[in-house]
Amino acid sequence: MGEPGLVSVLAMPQRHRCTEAGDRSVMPKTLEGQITMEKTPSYFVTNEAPKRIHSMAKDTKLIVVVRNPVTRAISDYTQTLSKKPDIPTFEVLAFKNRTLGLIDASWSAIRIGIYALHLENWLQYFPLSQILFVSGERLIIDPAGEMAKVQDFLGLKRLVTEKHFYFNKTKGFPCLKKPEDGSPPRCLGKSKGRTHPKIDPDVIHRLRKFYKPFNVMFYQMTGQDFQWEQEGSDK
Ligand SMILES: Nc1ncnc2c1ncn2[C@@H]1O[C@H](COP(=O)(O)OS(=O)(=O)O)[C@@H](OP(=O)(O)O)[C@H]1O
Repeated sequence: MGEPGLVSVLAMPQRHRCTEAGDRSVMPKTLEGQITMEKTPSYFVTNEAPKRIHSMAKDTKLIVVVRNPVTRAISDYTQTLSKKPDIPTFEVLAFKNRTLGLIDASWSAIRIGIYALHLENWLQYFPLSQILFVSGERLIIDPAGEMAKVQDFLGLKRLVTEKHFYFNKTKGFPCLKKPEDGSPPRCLGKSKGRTHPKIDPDVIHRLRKFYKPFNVMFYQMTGQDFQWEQEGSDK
């Protein structure tokens, strides 16, 4: 299962076969000039993953899509709720002690959003130049712009551009079209872009406070300001 709002991609250099966190044998063969990509969101938060991937191919490029960790936590909860409707409310799960305002950082929906912590593990093995951080928010507002960065990072020609996206009002998100071959446009499936439950504003406020220092640390580590502290960024 994916971790909502967080996507990591391993982009292998040409002719390398890729991995299940570092196991080439399970991946398909790649022809010269091709890049093998594998998307496993949970790698980013798996302690052993950096070491294993590094020992397999230290020139692996890593792509991580990050979004406001408060929205990410709610998105994660929404995904779990869709499979297990009887779980406690988000508000209950988010706290160790609600009266004291003590956030339960061991709850995976919350822990995953402490990006600075996870990134620290990766930086033990990979230089920052080998990691691309894609803004989940910008990916929705300007998918072609974010895809341009991805293609540049991978050393690819910018083949995916503005003309491959359109905003689908029903879906409420950008969707893909392929003007070249006339195939029908395609949106992501029902499990992407679900309506989130309404969360108590006090809980949101508490979570924002909880994440702020970790977010600031993450901006410093990456040299990118994702602007998650701005009003409305977690709406
Ligand atoms: N174009 C487009 N269409 C639909 N959804 C989009 C799109 N771009 C980004 N998003 C956001 O992606 C979120 C779901 O991706 P995930 O991170 O859950 O994917 S994964 O399962 O971890 O691979 C999903 O989160 P939720 O809104 O919470 O469902 C979306 O907000």
